[in-house]
Amino acid sequence: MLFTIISANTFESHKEIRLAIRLLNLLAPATILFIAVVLLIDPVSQLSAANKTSLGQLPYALALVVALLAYGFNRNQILFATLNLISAYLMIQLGLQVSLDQPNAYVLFSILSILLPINITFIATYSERGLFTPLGLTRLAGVLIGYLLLGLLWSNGALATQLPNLPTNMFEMFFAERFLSNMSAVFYGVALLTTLIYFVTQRGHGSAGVLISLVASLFMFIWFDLPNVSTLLVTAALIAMGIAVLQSSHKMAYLDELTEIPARRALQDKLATLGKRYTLAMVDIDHFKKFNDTYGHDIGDQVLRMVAAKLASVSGGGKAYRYGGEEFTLVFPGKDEAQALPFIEQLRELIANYPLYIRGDQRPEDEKRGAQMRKQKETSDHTNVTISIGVCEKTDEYLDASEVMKQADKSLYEAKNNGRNQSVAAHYKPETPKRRRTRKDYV
Ligand SMILES: Nc1nc2c(ncn2[C@@H]2O[C@H](COP(=O)(O)OP(=O)(O)OP(=O)(O)O)[C@@H](O)[C@H]2O)c(=O)[nH]1
Repeated sequence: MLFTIISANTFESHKEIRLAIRLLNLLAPATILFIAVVLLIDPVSQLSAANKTSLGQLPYALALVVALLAYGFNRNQILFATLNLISAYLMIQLGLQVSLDQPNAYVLFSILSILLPINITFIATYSERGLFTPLGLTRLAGVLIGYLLLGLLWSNGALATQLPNLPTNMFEMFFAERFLSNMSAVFYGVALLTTLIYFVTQRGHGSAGVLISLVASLFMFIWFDLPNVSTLLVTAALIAMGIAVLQSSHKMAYLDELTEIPARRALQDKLATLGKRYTLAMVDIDHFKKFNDTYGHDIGDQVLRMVAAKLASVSGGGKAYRYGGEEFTLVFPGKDEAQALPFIEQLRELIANYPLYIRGDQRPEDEKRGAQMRKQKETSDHTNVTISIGVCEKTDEYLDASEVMKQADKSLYEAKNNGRNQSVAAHYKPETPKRRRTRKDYV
């Protein structure tokens, strides 16, 4: 039977807020860089001709770095977006540093402002695949081929002859006095919609990088008459895309994929920075195997996410990490066991009192019955998960954090043997009541 968690105050609460924060976080570096571009347009226009020429070379160097980074970390969406942007930049530097009144330049500008968003629309839909695969190489060729053809026609002066054949909506400007033709505006509209949909659904650094390259190129065309605007915007976009590659690789290494809390590698780094006084708590979900066996691995995963989310809300200066499997570690820098225990107990109670309403796969046949069932869930059977915790503070007995952790593990074993759903500290043992200890025993 297939089971689903239908918990009332689900741990998915505030989902929209968390999604919005995540999306804003992904775009934060680019936003700051784009603001910097707006502020820099005027000062940069005052630079000497020699400095402007040097500045104009910066995007090529940056593109090389970002492309190598993206390739190294297997972020091919960002690699393609970088190649797309830098190819367009190259064409602008080669062919569009003259008046757009010249037919060859005007046709180049018109086609470029369409080719760029078309490429981005395709790149936005790409899933990560190896570059040196038939698909990867086809995509790479797809990004570059338009620029190669355009460059060839432009260098032969063949574009000028096409001017009478251009449709009128490539001449009419979408905004009065702005350099975005009606046709280009349509392609940018489609590209913006596509990249936004993928950005919101994927929420990854790859889709953020693609969106950033699109927005930079859009403003590059809109403000085409401003001096150095292409150099500044392409530079800003490439820096933001480079940051996106680094952030995504950092996330891959340090965040646990399932629970999205810091993973063991992050814990190792944290342990190396701890001072003389700290407390570690090893947390283990009780009877998790039984839970998995009864409800299936997917529900087990959801429970892991719920427990991780609760542990991540730890107060008292603590921080939660996924140690591995159904084990977590809490780190309390600067605190001894007695100081950390109230916060640990608070989490234990929070998780133990959290009702999990789980239903089988007999879906209601009609809406009315479904609503009835949802109402009933308040009174229907629910289950809870509990955790056991072993706690140990750093004292002179232990040489390093790994020894403290070993001791916390022993205390965890004791907590399991004592009946689970409790915390046991290695040193701090207040007068033992006959009943199970609660948070109040520690405050
Ligand atoms: N769903 C899911 N299960 C996992 C994951 N990692 C480990 N597990 C399961 O966690 C269970 C751990 O079980 P045990 O170590 O035997 O312990 P337990 O059943 O929790 O029992 P006690 O610790 O003695 O209370 C195993 O069934 C693993 O398959 C995971 O990422 N997802």
